[in-house]
Amino acid sequence: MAAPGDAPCSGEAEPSAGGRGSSGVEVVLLSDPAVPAPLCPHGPTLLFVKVSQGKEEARRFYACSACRDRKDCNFFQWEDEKPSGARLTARESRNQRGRPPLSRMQCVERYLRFIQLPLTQRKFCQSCQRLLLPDDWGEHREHQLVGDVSVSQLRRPSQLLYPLENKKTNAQYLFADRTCQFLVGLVSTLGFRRVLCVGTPRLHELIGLTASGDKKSTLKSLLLDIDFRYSQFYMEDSFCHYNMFNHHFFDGKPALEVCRAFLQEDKGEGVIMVTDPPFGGLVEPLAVTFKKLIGMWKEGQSQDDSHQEMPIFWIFPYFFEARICQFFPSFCMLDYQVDYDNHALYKHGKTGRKQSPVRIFTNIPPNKIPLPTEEGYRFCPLCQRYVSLENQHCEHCNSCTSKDGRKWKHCFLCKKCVKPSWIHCSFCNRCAVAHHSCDGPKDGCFICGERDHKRSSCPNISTLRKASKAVRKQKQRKSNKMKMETTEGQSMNHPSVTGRRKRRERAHQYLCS
Ligand SMILES: C[S@@+](CC[C@H](N)C(=O)[O-])C[C@H]1O[C@@H](n2cnc3c(N)ncnc32)[C@H](O)[C@@H]1O
Ligand SMILES: [Zn+2]
Ligand SMILES: [Zn+2]
Ligand SMILES: [Zn+2]
Ligand SMILES: [Zn+2]
Ligand SMILES: [Zn+2]
Ligand SMILES: [Zn+2]
Repeated sequence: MAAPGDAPCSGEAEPSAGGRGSSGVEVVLLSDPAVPAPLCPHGPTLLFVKVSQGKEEARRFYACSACRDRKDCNFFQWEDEKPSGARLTARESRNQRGRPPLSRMQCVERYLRFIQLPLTQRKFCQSCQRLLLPDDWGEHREHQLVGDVSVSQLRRPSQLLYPLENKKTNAQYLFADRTCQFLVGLVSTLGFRRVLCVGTPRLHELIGLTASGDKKSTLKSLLLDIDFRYSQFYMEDSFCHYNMFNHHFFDGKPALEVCRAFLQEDKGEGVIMVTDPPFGGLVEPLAVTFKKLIGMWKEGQSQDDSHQEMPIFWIFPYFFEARICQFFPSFCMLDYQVDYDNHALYKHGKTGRKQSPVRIFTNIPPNKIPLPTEEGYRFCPLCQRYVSLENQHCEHCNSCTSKDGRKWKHCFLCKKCVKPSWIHCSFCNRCAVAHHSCDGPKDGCFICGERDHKRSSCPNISTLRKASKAVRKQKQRKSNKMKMETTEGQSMNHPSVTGRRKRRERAHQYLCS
């Protein structure tokens, strides 16, 4: 999304945007359905409004739904603007150019030819992130190639492709094995037979691997993802190029029908949707999209089942609990900590923060979801759900209250449990971190989101510095190793922003989102 503020760099670009509500830009959900939104290469744009000090500015604007960095997509149009014919033509040709180089059918044909090749002729170009057919070799002679691509490598594309870590658009953080195995085990134990994987390529591939290894397993999955590179590895019925911020199928009706058929098979019985959106994404458009997918599933239901809800796992950081439950009141948050392989903080191990803030939100009753006791989770009979070992049942709140996995303490003045490091401040009349400024910023600290201190006194700053350093090092190593190209033209960095803003974005990425 681009928004008021940044300098324009080309055709559509004008004002600039930040991310979520904190930047003062909000998405307008109730836009007039009779007025179709203009299109960018990522499908229909969204209508945004700038909010300053709680007040909406009168002039609203359209910007890209998927890209929060204008370098990735700089579409901009005021709501009341009538673009000239020349501008519309330029836009149309930009949208055409933004399309993937190959159609979905071409990808399938290439894949079928590729798997027929003898092992010695199966090459993958790391520089272009493409599977090569013999006719392509000449063009890629100087590139970094992987040879002898085996069937098992083809079945694990997330290991062959490198993750698009562009924070603002893809934020492609891949599940650690522990988490991925847990999710596959869980959906099978719960008796599901089909998994709609929305932005979960690694889960999709693990389901495929499990299904092929175990003939009895009937678990199927369909991946919807904006990362077009995945279309090289899957047939039409198991991958759709999709934008989850506007429910846009890049390959039009045939792809939409693939999704519909998947959801409505067996009258919709046995389906679960598992989604892990980029953390910087806006909750509102995601909720709208998920409601559309739920609607599609519901159309396939018989009348007697009309009260049923489509089971969902929405994977997102715990501090979005209130926001998610606002849109989906039947959802609850599980204590399970989701881990990633390529995230400096959200993974187990030396460089990772042990306590990942990412959780699973679901409409499946939590007493039906066993969490692994060998990893320290235990069942609380009073709450009727599995909780982290440290999350103790508070007799005053009558609940296991910790959100972040640490032991929380009860404050009798606030009448609720609070983080262990907080103290009750008589001036603010509530619990807060020890060294907060009582007249702290209204909008809170942009590093951790708490309202009781500023950035400079944020207790998370040292974690942030460590993480940023780890990420910088990791990036440097990577960029020395290979120059990355992306299929959507997404960039890895954004030189248009100032150093200060960059730091702020990085901070936000690692601790708030
Ligand atoms: C946080 S990662 C989740 C990956 C997941 N943990 C896994 O290992 O399977 C976000 C995923 O959403 C995809 N994604 C990002 N923006 C998207 C969009 N606008 N529409 C659909 N998918 C998107 C990324 O390509 C990536 O696969
Ligand atoms: Zn766009
Ligand atoms: Zn190449
Ligand atoms: Zn409890
Ligand atoms: Zn309590
Ligand atoms: Zn208190
Ligand atoms: Zn205070």
